[in-house]
Amino acid sequence: MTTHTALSSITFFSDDLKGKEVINKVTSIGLLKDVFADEKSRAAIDQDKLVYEVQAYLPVQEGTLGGLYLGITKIHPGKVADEYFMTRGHFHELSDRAEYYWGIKGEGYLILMDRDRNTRMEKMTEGSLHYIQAHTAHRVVNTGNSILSFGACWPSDAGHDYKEIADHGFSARLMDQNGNPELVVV
Ligand SMILES: O=P(O)(O)OC[C@H]1O[C@](O)(CO)[C@@H](O)[C@@H]1O
Repeated sequence: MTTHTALSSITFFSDDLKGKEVINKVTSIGLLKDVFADEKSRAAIDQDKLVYEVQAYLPVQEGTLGGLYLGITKIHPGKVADEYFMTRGHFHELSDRAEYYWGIKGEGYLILMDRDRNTRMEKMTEGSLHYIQAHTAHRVVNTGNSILSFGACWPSDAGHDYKEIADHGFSARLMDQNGNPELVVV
């Protein structure tokens, strides 16, 4: 029997990527200016408050055709006024690139918007699998009281186009409406 040595020294625990090649990116509320509907409320929160953390394994240079990236994102529970904590959201720079997301722990929703600005959502729970089609903006919202963790796998040449969302936003936001998450058209 031949034993193969893994290419990397990354260990994939249930909701943790560990290893010296893992990149950690932390997004605090202070970095999310104009992302939430109520900017005044966002500005009033402690700007160091953690909204989400991403652990990523990027084994090839960004832009490489044919490579794959793996990430685990943890979104903390919380709200800005009536809007739940969420990721910034983006299209891919190479817009025809797809992506997988899967739910690991906690609960929330994946918000998806096509190029015609039709927005819909898919429930994320432990074990839910989500295929994000090409030309589709994606954002994850934590509607629970605990951390929402999810995995992601995307092509290394996909890139992130944050500008389209920064300029025009999603056409709907997930808001707490009397204790229930509802997509509100903006
Ligand atoms: O890049 P955003 O919109 O902040 O969302 C974070 C998540 O999206 C990814 O960029 C992958 O699409 C991951 O790094 C992470 O899972």
